[in-house]
Amino acid sequence: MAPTLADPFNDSSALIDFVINQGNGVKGLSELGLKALPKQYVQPLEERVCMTNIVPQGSIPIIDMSNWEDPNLAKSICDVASEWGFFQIVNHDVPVEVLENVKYATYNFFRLPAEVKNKYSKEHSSSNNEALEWKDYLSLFYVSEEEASALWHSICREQVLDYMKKSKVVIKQLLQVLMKGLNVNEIDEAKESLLMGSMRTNLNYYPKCPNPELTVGVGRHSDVSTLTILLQDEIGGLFVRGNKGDDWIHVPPIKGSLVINVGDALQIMSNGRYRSAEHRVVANGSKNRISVPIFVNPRPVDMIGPLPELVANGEKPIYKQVLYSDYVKHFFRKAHDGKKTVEFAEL
Ligand SMILES: O=C(O)CCC(=O)C(=O)O
Ligand SMILES: [Fe+2]
Repeated sequence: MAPTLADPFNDSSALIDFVINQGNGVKGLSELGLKALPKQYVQPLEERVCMTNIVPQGSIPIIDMSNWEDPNLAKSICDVASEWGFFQIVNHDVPVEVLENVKYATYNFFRLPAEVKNKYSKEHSSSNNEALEWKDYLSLFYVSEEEASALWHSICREQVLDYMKKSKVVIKQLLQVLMKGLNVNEIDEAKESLLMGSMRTNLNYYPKCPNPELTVGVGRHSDVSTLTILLQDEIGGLFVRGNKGDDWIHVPPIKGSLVINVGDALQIMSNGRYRSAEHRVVANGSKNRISVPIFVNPRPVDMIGPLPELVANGEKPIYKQVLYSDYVKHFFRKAHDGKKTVEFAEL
């Protein structure tokens, strides 16, 4: 039962109980039709998205993958990964139906009754002591098909597995090109495992919000991944910090495209040659939005640091070797705070 007082969530324990313990999520809050955003979601002024910092005509690069072996294409991918760390790809080999299916599966999962969703999603949006994010998500860590069959809900299992499987082809193409750009010409089994030894897919649901200007869907952060592949729907709202500092650039939805971003692990392994870009998602006052990122990661037990090939070439390492699971723990220890996490690995 939803609380019915005038300010039903003045008491934070009532809010936590409704959103988390009962499994209603932020979507449940949104569907109560509240006139005002519960105070727990009001972000400090400096974390709200200020429209004056948005570059109206700005756009992140779009890369056509039809001819991915073309050396010019390889060069653009490496340049964009160094300058921006963020781009969209079109004409990749992931079929549009696979993308559509995983989007429907995401809507379907979040439409399930609260008590069912609660059994499958144990993680909740991060808080920075002061404010929660206006988002629900389901995180699916891939171990094996068997484990997915046992642990993932059947409403989205096949669709997510298919999306991951088909995306792996393009992930390998991109990593191959990016490694070549560092003069790492051979990706043996050990290197492949270091670059993409574990994968996690999140189903993100951003419900429509009574006061979108006061909160965020996701606060400023860079991903801890090697690469992130992200599918977004047609609503929009993802912003990337431009390569020159304080401006934010919208990532417009393009049907059939995938958004690619460099994560901190690749920034560290490339000794800073590729950069992970800060990004965030605004809340929306009139529409629900979904996105489905695949985080391509090292394995938790891997040590990450500048690749030995770079150091052997005489490059001075700017990062130390860190255990990947420690890096991830460090990221989750605090709320989203832009690109600060990477300092953990600096020498
Ligand atoms: O929803 C989006 O567009 C981005 C989500 C994101 O940045 C993340 O889940 O790490
Ligand atoms: Fe992200």
